[in-house]
Amino acid sequence: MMLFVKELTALDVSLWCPRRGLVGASYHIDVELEGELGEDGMLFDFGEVKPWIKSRIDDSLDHTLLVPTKAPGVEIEECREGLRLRTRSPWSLEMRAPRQAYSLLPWANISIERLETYLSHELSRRPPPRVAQIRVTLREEVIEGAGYTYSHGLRRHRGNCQRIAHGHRSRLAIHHNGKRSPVLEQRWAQRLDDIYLADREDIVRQHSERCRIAYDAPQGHFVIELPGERVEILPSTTTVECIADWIASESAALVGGHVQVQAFEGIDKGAVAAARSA
Ligand SMILES: Nc1nc2c(c(=O)[nH]1)N=C([C@H](O)[C@H](O)COP(=O)(O)OP(=O)(O)OP(=O)(O)O)CN2
Repeated sequence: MMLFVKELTALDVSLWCPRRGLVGASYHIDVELEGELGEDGMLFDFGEVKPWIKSRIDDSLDHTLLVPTKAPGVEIEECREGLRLRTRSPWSLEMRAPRQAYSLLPWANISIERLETYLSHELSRRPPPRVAQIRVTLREEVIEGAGYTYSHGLRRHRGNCQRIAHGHRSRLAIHHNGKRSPVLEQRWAQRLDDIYLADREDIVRQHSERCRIAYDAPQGHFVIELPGERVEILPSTTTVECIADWIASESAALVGGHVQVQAFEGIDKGAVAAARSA
């Protein structure tokens, strides 16, 4: 018997891409389970499937930086904080963070197919009773209008969002004086394409075209250094509420009038903020 659950949860990660650099990504997770029915006529109670799979995904790749350790120019070594990642191509990044902030994957690049195989294997290693095999499918959300891909870390978050390089692929809708503004949306989509969003308070060094961000959080000490052109600095933390507020204020200052921004954080959730300027 095969049981399926579509859009069981979402995977939100950053990944190192040999072509694009640091990329924020979000995927719908669909699952199929194969096995034998029990006396209750069920393979696995839907009410239990969801928390079971979600907790394993949360403890696995979710909210980590996916590092293809065989990609050109990628180096990983132990350090005081846990692990140090250095990259050279397409640009140079250095990150030091507790081990749990990374998923080290022995590949030359990250692909959806490899992630599906990896997660299917991980989940099938210790399956629940009667379940023989679990297959995971990942799907990017279809974004018809504007979207943005960013990485960040929330120093004040008690959960895994404190990790300094996790990310999202998100929709963005902007209204200017009550009308949808594809021009503003495209402008922001370009500005926030594969960007790192930093809280001004977390910048510890900015010189020679490099930007270093560091903080202590409950999981440990986190440091990331990358080219200044890959970073947008916000006057606040980078929760989606603050991102929406920042985009609204900057847009209103630029074009005048009333601007309303609906910013998503990953799939199907986000914040709305508005600003007005003369
Ligand atoms: N009000 C807010 N809450 C949270 C924010 C935020 O910006 N505003 N941000 C985060 C983290 O950045 C995190 O990346 C988001 O985590 P999330 O995907 O919500 O995590 P979950 O696994 O709990 O949720 P699922 O959607 O079920 O995957 C956290 N909170």
